[in-house]
Amino acid sequence: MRAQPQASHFIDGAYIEDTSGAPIDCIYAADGTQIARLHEATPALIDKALAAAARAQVAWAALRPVERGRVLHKAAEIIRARNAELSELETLDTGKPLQETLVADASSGAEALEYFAGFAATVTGQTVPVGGGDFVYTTREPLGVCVGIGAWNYPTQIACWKAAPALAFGNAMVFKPSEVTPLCALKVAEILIEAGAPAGLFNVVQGRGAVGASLVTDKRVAKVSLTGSVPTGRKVYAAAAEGIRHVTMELGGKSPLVIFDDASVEDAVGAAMLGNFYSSGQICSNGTRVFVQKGLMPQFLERLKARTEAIVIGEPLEEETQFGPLITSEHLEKVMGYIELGLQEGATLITGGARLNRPGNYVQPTVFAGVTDEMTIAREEVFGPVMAVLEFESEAEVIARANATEFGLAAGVFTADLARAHRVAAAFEAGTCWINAYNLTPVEAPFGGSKLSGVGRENGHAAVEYYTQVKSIYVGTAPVDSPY
Ligand SMILES: NC(=O)c1ccc[n+]([C@@H]2O[C@H](COP(=O)([O-])OP(=O)(O)OC[C@H]3O[C@@H](n4cnc5c(N)ncnc54)[C@H](O)[C@@H]3O)[C@@H](O)[C@H]2O)c1
Ligand SMILES: O=CCc1c[nH]cn1
Repeated sequence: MRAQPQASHFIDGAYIEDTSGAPIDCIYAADGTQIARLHEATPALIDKALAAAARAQVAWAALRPVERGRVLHKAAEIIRARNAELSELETLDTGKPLQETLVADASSGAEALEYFAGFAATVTGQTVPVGGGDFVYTTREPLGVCVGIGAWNYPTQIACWKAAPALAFGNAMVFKPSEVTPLCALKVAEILIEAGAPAGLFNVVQGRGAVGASLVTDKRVAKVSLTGSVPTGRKVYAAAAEGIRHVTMELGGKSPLVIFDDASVEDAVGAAMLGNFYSSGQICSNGTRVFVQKGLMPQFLERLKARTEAIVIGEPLEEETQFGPLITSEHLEKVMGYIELGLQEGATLITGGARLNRPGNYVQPTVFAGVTDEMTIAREEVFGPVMAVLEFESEAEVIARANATEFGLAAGVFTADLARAHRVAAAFEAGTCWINAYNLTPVEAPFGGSKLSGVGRENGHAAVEYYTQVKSIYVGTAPVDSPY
């Protein structure tokens, strides 16, 4: 099988197999062939991973931050040197075109490692005078063993966005990739060891929801960071609450992209396409509700249709392919169900809407216009290449409609009027917003959602809040004033 790893799990510095765990078959989304067979982690392996992490964390946290940073820097260097091989694996794991994975996945992981490598040694506390010569100083301490649980759309990026801050700040991690894309995180674990990380610091265990659930409730675990859907987020957040564990929840969205009629049409069309068709639409922050001001609508739709129909759909490993399959045949059925609902509920199909007559889970990039706020495709996360275009007239109206959703992951605005751009961005109820850009997620910027889309932030300075805890130390300098 073309992507079979050495073994299913990476625990305590080495690959390890136990075929008594239920099988996980990896299917290449572009042609339906099996590329690997892995096995779920047994309770004994889960225990081994958590014990290794707990042991490794103590010595790792005692290192100077600059020493921890050195290991992460080295890992980033190795990832960059092996980008071609890692990108090909990402493509096999997910079906995303190589054109994307060569620039967006392993390299994004490397950036996270570089960023947090440099950040580690800058983390300091405060000195707080409290009167009478006494003072309090604070330190930021690691949380301990962190559990990372990943979604399937960005397996390398998700593993690195969680591992990099966790390790930089002195924690250890047990990571469970999505059972749909189990391959890439193993490479991250292998590379960290090659870079000099101690055995046990970053472990990968495979499995479905039950394996994730057993990690979340283990007494050795201090923090859980999940990237996944809102329904899973509810379960994981509740389970973590039982043990009063720290959490980061990176969940789903139904984000608005608002285009005023003074915007550059080409830029707005380009952003709407990026925010709906990149990774075949399987990106959490996608701007799937595209609000276009009435005056611009005809021109916008004309250019959108022409440019969408020119997208090169094909075999993901071929260089010219811009658009690949959906992750699984089950997900293809789900996305086709939403397209069917769009038609039934009266939206106008501008382009796409059909599956491709070839092996693999291919559906055309699809655009619906005439979408109203009540339609299912305007309310629910499709997580596929289905753009809903809605018309609006005024700024006040579009802000109210953009915010009328239970999600709050992201939002974008296109306009030539910068005062309006800032006003609209300030009014968005979303954790991550863009002005005259969409879906750019540099590691320097905090990323995450509000409302049902999540709790906490990944990346940027904000990440230190989610992978450390503050300790206050009061220093008395005078005789103790006791009434007893
Ligand atoms: N906000 C973000 O940063 C972000 C990024 C990528 C994807 N997502 C979201 O992820 C979803 C798509 O990914 P998915 O289908 O893999 O999501 P999912 O919720 O089905 O699964 C996510 C992960 O949770 C695990 N899991 C399932 N049940 C569990 C339980 N009870 N306890 C512990 N772990 C459990 C799964 O095995 C998987 O590893 C979309 O909603 C998308 O928007 C969010
Ligand atoms: O899928 C969600 C996270 C993300 C956004 N852009 C790239 N990755």
